[in-house]
Amino acid sequence: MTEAVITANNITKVYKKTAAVSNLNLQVTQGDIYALVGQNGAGKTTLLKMICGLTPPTSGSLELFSQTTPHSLAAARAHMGTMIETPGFYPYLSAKDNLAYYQMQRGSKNKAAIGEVLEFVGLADAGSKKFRDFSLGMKQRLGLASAIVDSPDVLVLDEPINGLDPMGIKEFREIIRKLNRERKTTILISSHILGELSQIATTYGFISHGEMVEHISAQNLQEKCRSYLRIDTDNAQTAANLLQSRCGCRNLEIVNAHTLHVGERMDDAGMFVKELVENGITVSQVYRAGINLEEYFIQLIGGTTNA
Ligand SMILES: Nc1ncnc2c1ncn2[C@@H]1O[C@H](COP(=O)(O)OP(=O)(O)OP(=O)(O)O)[C@@H](O)[C@H]1O
Repeated sequence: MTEAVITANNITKVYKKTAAVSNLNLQVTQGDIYALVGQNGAGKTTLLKMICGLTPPTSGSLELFSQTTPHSLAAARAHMGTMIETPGFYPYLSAKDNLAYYQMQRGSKNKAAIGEVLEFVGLADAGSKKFRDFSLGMKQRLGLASAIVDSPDVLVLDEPINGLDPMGIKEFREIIRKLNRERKTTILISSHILGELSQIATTYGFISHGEMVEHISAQNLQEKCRSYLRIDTDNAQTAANLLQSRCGCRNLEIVNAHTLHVGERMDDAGMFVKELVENGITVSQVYRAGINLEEYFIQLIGGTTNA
């Protein structure tokens, strides 16, 4: 059975009169790479801060590793690594010394982990370099290194990809995937750019105006966003039979008496039409349909967005 490691029940955060997060429910299960996606100002950071204990909820409750009391939640957070907003490092200290200082603050003594983690995030050669001389991408990697140096069971990352170039984004994704695969780390990661997380997420939570609009598995989302060929004919059933027997199509859906969807080999549309027409089927129109992930999200939140 999959175990919930983070659960938020009707959690709300009101800043003065602004509700940054409203009655939001969230569940992250063990082994997930959970992508929290929402436009700027949607409430992602506020939600993650509440989960990490950086700001208290106005109402609602949290459960971390099945713990719910303030004391046990604090203990549970010792098993979490976090990277929220710009990680604070000392500019005149080297990467290694910054990590050692970070470990000291947490009461962790595993010095050997520093070298390992720098290697893991691709900073093996930069351990002695001062933080002030780091590029943005290196800073983000060091932020990730500090979050994982004590081998957390859960990692919470707020917009870690912000400001990285395409190569940096790709490498960051690889590190996340590797952590999840090799260390079995559960990951909760936010972004306002859906496409950045679409290659790694196992589950999505779409958040808008502080509310959870949809919680959906990557598989179901892929299913909803798949593209297909729509064929309008005088007889969808016969057309489906023909495409199956003569063209070997398997992924066919008869939508109604006149409409057929073909969910495969879209580049063979011309050949499909030829086959149908030669066998006496009238084809009134054929076109590629379906929406991509970005369009899906925009439709979901009902507006324009950069997510
Ligand atoms: N400390 C604060 N005091 C007052 N309002 C705040 C505070 N922090 C956040 N807000 C407001 O709460 C709302 C949600 O902000 P939040 O930073 O959680 O969104 P976000 O989804 O992380 O946005 P972004 O992608 O731009 O970082 C915004 O309207 C923001 O102005």
